[in-house]
Amino acid sequence: MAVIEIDGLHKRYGDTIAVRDVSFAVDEGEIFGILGRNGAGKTTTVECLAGLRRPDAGMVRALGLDPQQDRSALRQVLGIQLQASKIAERLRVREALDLFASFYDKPADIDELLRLLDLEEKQHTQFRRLSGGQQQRLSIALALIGNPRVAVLDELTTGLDPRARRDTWEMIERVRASGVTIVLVTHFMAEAQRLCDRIAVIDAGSVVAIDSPAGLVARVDTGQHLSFRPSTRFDLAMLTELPEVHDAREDDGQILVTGGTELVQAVTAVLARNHIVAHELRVDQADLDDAFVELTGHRFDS
Ligand SMILES: Nc1ncnc2c1ncn2[C@@H]1O[C@H](COP(=O)(O)OP(=O)(O)OP(=O)(O)O)[C@@H](O)[C@H]1O
Repeated sequence: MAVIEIDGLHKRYGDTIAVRDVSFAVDEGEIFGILGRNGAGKTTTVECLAGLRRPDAGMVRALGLDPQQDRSALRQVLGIQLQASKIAERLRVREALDLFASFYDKPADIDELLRLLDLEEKQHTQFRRLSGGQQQRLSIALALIGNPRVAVLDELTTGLDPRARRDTWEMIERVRASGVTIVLVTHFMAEAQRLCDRIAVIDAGSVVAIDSPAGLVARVDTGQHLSFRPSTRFDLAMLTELPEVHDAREDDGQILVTGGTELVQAVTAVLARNHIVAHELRVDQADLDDAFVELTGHRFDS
């Protein structure tokens, strides 16, 4: 069942078209990624979804509610953690949660939330004394304080070190396991790949593809690429006559082979039969980065 439906959304700021004809639906229980470079229109899209911006055209529904008409009802069921959300520096973790809980009819249990986001030990610490990762986790907790059915998280790991980023990803998986549908705005490939069930790739205000991470990669998958240094020289025909091999060449003592899905097995078998050892063997496959380049026509530069 779709909990979010966006159809033909348009939004411009003066001469800048931030979002053009964006459509997608998010199913209950999924982690849905909105992936794009800086300025692609991701934040504008989720701001329209949360009722913070009025669309110029298009239909937006969250849990059946119109974000413009039913704003206060929507606030009770949709939690949003926005990029710029700033919490008063001296507010302690528990005080912030108490304060935000007072805005909701049926707030979440604060102790449970502290446990879920691993903030129990920090509950009496002021916001300014938290690490970047802890501040980020508090802002996720605040997005969840109203017990929402859907949480929108915008650039949640920007500025975090790799360890804190991985910890935050684990938290998000726990939040989903607790039954919350998550819309995740990100410009990190690894984050989208690791967390999302499906991803809408947005470029210059438009959706260019919607699919699972594996589905996006499969669209550009050109087969496997293999490279190795052979223990002895050999005739490349040994490889090129294999049906699995599309191309094989030598470059400065290194053999580069491309081919279909059974490439590795076929090549290693023929090498073994001929008593050739493959040193520095590497296998490369297309990843989300390649898919992004193919879909948008440019590198992911941010
Ligand atoms: N309040 C505003 N006034 C004018 N232009 C804006 C405003 N907000 C965003 N824009 C422009 O609209 C476009 C889309 O911006 P948006 O913030 O939605 O993109 P984004 O994908 O979320 O990027 P980022 O990750 O950098 O926030 C950009 O060209 C941006 O400069």
